[in-house]
Amino acid sequence: MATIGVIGGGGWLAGALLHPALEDGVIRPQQLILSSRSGDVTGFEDWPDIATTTDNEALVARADIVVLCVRPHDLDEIDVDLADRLLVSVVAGVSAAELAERYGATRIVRAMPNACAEYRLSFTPWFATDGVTDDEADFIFRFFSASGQAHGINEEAQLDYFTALTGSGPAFPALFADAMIRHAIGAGLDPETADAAVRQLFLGAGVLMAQSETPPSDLVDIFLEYRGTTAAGLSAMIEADVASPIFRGLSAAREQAEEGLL
Ligand SMILES: NC(=O)C1=CN([C@@H]2O[C@H](COP(=O)(O)OP(=O)(O)OC[C@H]3O[C@@H](n4cnc5c(N)ncnc54)[C@H](O)[C@@H]3O)[C@@H](O)[C@H]2O)C=CC1
Ligand SMILES: O=C(O)[C@@H]1CCC=N1
Repeated sequence: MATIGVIGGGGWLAGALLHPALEDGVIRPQQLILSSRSGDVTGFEDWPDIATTTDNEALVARADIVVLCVRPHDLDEIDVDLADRLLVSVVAGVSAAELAERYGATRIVRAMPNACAEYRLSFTPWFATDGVTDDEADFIFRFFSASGQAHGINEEAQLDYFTALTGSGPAFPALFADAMIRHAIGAGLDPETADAAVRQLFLGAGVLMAQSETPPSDLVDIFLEYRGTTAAGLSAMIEADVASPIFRGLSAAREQAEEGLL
């Protein structure tokens, strides 16, 4: 039974990824060791057998697989030798080559989950370097599948694009939703009702788009061809070139991922 050490195990994404994996038995609590700055890790009270530490070297000494789950600027603080370990990094904007240089690892998986992992709804592209074994890749697939849809990719450069597109999780749809809520309040709805209405709208739209065979572009066409009130709204948005700021935002996020955050 491999031991899995998670550096930054007390953070947001670590909890979102680990809870589903523990609930599904992909990882057993006895396999897991979490490091944090303080040694206090909350959110894992249901699994008292999980070990915690403040000492990343001690974590590495015990672990076969080391998951890096800290913010990019925290990497400088982490001084460990991962030459004989499988290194799994979810850190945005730090390449496998840089991770290899920093930590001596030769078997590296980079993955880009998102905050929807907490609800098992992440889209998680992952890339493995050549040395990663089939058994390790199988574990990685099962681990990320517990918190969403795991999607293997062959080109590492695509991870920077996915960091912008899906790593951002709810952030870009939230911007759209917030604009709708503010408009609804401006139109006279009370804030609570506006909030509830738009959240339900995004849930409904999300489920429909995920489950319907009709792609989003066809949905737009269907409503345009319907020639009703929605067509009037869509036409105004299209005329205002709503795609343009979305394209600019995605490009800016991708450039930041390519540039790195160190
Ligand atoms: N939050 C998100 O939606 C996503 C985050 N990511 C990536 O995941 C990584 C982690 O992000 P979050 O969980 O959001 O950050 P976070 O700030 O919630 O968690 C990071 C944790 O690492 C701990 N930490 C920092 N230095 C440490 C050290 N030397 N030893 C042990 N623990 C240490 C911090 O105290 C904190 O608890 C980042 O690199 C980010 O780019 C990737 C995709 C989505
Ligand atoms: O905004 C960020 O930097 C994190 C990493 C990728 C998505 N969210």
